[in-house]
Amino acid sequence: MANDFEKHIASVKDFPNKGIIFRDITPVLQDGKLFQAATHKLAEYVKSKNADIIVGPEARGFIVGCPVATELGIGFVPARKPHKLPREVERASYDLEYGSNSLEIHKDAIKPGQRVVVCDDLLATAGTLRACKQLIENLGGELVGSCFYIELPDLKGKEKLPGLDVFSLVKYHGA
Ligand SMILES: O=P(O)(O)OC[C@H]1O[C@H](OP(=O)(O)OP(=O)(O)O)[C@H](O)[C@@H]1O
Ligand SMILES: Nc1ncnc2[nH]cnc12
Repeated sequence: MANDFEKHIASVKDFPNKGIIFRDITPVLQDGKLFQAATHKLAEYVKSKNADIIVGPEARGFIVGCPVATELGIGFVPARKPHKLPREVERASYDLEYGSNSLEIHKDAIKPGQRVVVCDDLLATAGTLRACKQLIENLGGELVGSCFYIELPDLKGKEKLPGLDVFSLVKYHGA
């Protein structure tokens, strides 16, 4: 599956900025069987972590995380870009491979003691993942793992979250 999966990732040079190779997952999503297989692999991982709930960062984390949550029958919490959520929020700011931003989640979205896994399409510098961890922990949740379609190990994201388990379907070096 990893081979077929890799064939369906489009690598786009100099997007959105010069020097970045953008790993585009949309061809995977267009292939129903492959999207289902990728969802299933991530769901197996989330299940192995005995997670109560999934957090997915806007926007691609919604696409990746929601079907995993429905496959397992567990909840999904959107971590949204600022000023999108209507009720009281917790906010964290972060940098990523090509910019900076903030994420917010509703203050009542995670209950103290809940086991949480973050699902997203790609791990690069881990700015997004660190912001999610901060939000989850500020609300009393426990980040018990994280899973991605793609990991860019050269950007050393994992090193910024020592002790956190990271699962990915494919790794790209030289990004
Ligand atoms: O590990 P990092 O360096 O934080 O980068 C990874 C993040 O960057 C992308 O999201 P982006 O913020 O571009 O938002 P999008 O999903 O709305 O395109 C991607 O979907 C991850 O969430
Ligand atoms: N190289 C990359 N491709 C796609 N999404 C990204 N998010 C951060 N870096 C990325």
